[in-house]
Amino acid sequence: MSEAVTRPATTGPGLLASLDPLLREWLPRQRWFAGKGRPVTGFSLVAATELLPWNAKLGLLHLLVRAHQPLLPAQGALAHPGDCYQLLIGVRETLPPRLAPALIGHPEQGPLAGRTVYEALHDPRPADVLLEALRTRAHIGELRFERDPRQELREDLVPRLVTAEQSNSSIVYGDTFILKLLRRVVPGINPDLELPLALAREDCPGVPAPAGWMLTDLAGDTYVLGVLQHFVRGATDGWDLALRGLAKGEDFSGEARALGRATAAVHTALARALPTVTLGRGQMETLVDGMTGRLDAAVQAVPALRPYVPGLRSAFEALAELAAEGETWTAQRIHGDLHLGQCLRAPSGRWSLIDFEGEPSKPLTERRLPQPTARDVAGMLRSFDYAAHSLPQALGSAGGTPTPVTPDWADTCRAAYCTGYAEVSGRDPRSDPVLLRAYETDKAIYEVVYEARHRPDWLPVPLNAVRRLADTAAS
Ligand SMILES: Nc1ncnc2c1ncn2[C@@H]1O[C@H](COP(=O)(O)OP(=O)(O)O)[C@@H](O)[C@H]1O
Ligand SMILES: O=P(O)(O)O[C@H]1O[C@H](CO)[C@@H](O[C@H]2O[C@H](CO)[C@@H](O)[C@H](O)[C@H]2O)[C@H](O)[C@H]1O
Repeated sequence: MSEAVTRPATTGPGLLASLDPLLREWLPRQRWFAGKGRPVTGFSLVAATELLPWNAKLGLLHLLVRAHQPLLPAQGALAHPGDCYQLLIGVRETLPPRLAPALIGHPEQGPLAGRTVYEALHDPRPADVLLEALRTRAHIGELRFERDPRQELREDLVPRLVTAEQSNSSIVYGDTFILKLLRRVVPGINPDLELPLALAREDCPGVPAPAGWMLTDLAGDTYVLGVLQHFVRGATDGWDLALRGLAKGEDFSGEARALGRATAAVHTALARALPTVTLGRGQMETLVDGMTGRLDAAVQAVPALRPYVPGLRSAFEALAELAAEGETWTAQRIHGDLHLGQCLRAPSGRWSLIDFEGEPSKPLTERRLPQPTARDVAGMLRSFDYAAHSLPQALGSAGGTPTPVTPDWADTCRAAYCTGYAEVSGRDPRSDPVLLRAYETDKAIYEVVYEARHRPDWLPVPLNAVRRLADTAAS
């Protein structure tokens, strides 16, 4: 595959050769590396931009690098060029001790030989360079730094790297803005910029507005590389808050209801801002086929699902039957990956929704399709169930069968969430139980696969839900 490659004249073609052996070792260890479990056999340079000259005392390289990984036999013969990652590489003679955790290594060949390269986001000076570029709306090489012209970005905001586990990397500037740098980048408009921008135009207060963004154009495609958003100061995420409340036996239904209201406000604004469509029989057949196909694939990956297949499948069949009888559904842009961890509660009590990227493993075109809002609602309902059944895992004990601390906790929260949602949208999600159950089932199946791959200790949590959902569907 031919790619547009932008290389700074000063570094020349040997740049990647300099980094290759180090990246092979370093990249797969990063939390955000999407290709875990398959060896990296090489790299190709998609773009390179010098943000600070590499041969200065402190150099800063912005790289887009494609990691080549052979497909597993189960992934079939489809050609896959490998994922493209955004890297910010700092270059110094030696690394000060405070930056030791950021070390990538010491190149032995090429233009960087003899120097030290490291993950630049740990270093305040490179982080300042990014904010300054956004502030001045700089165009550097193929990189475009843009800013909402109404938005002042002060120069003196002190940067710090977010150390929480996340799929991308974020820098907080002076507790005022947060810059998310997308790690696995794909061509096209990323909903993590598109939807918050659309919501800001609607004056929707439930989503922090983008203040700036970073783009690049390569081979005729635009790539979103980063989004600078207003930072919600002193916020706690819904997952932490729910677990804290559960551990103390506190009622969470007030917060659940407020979350339902916040979700409905965002959905309503999205429906105003972007097109909605009606899903008839044909579209619903495609949607149900997708759900059934994911179930089939999940059973292959996690055979423990097999006994529940008939019950799970009947949840999808019930939806197909309604569509065959002529029922239609409205679809619109939604969050696409909503759970308690994507909700931030400010000290004022106001909830915000973040991370509109959708499920990163899905193609961008699919993530940008209008979908029934029930999908987001189902994600939240699953999340209340997760919280109620996850205390042993979340508190780090040794697995086993989770026991709900308060058996009614999840039911009460789920009901309160739907009540809050109905108060703002005028539509109670429970009034369409077939659609909701199909989406909850689809999500629980996804979670089984996710946990089997990433957190085997947590697998009993979605498996218990699968058992309950299969029973409900069958009864
Ligand atoms: N606007 C914001 N205000 C305050 N904290 C935020 C904001 N956006 C993100 N965060 C924090 O950063 C973390 C990672 O953000 P998220 O968008 O979920 O990134 P990722 O896609 O990498 O998982 C969140 O869990 C939250 O703690
Ligand atoms: O963080 P991401 O948006 O990438 O989502 C993935 O990881 C989530 C776990 O961090 C996972 O969510 C599942 O566990 C949550 C508790 O840790 C729970 O609140 C969610 O309801 C449950 O789905 C998510 O599925 C996965 O895509």
